[in-house]
Amino acid sequence: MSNPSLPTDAPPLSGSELEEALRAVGARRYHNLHPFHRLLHGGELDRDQVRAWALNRYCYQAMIPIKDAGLIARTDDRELRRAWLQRIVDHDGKQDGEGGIERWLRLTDGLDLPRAYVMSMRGALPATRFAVAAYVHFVRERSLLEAVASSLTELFSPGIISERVAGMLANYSFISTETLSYFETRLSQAPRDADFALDYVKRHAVTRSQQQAVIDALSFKCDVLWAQLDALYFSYVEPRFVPPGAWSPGAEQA
Ligand SMILES: O=C(O)c1cc(C(=O)O)c2c(n1)C(=O)C(=O)c1cc(C(=O)O)[nH]c1-2
Repeated sequence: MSNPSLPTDAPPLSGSELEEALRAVGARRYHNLHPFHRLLHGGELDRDQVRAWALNRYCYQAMIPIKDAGLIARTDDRELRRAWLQRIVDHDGKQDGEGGIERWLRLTDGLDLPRAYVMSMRGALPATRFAVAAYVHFVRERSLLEAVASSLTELFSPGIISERVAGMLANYSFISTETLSYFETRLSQAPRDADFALDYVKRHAVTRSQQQAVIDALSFKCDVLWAQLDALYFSYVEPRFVPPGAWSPGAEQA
């Protein structure tokens, strides 16, 4: 279902009305609602299905700093660049052994997926790669306001991350606090990033059409996240049809 469009002759929303409209998008479309997440958090997946999730999601992690660099390259706003640069540092770290991507690789290490295989992205599902690439292109090509707004899914991520960490630790013997350390850091980084982006969007989306554009950008981003889980579900849960070339257990050894 698409978002109800704001009527063309309506006056612009106030900042708090715009925030409410954005939160309503998350309530209907965020990937916490996807059945794959329900299985993942509820302990209903086997180890190979969890491995498939971690392997695919690496692609998202790896592309986030590339999309953030794309945004930085486009803006002459020094404050925006400075805030956004912190996101790149958070993911890449300042030196070897630091940063979110490294912490994600500790999760894939803990699941016995060789780093070189994970980082090559050879085993990723085609739909994962396409969804992630669509996000990078969106941020490069749409207005800066839409680019910032597309990050606003992070308004909703602390809820799902808390649910995921608790659920996975409780339900999977092969998951530990150490292997999930990525998410601990995100619990403080995501609200900081989302607060900045929300404030930016409220200040800059002042016309009705700009406000509609940011609502649509957030919907698009929800679709980026949702499509990745659809692909995981189809390939590894039901009907378990793995596309040619994508990972199946043992392929990482080949
Ligand atoms: O675990 C999650 O469910 C989740 C969701 C999201 C999101 O909502 O986009 C991000 C992350 N994690 C995340 O770890 C992350 O670094 C991140 C960056 C961004 C972004 O759009 O810039 N979203 C997310």
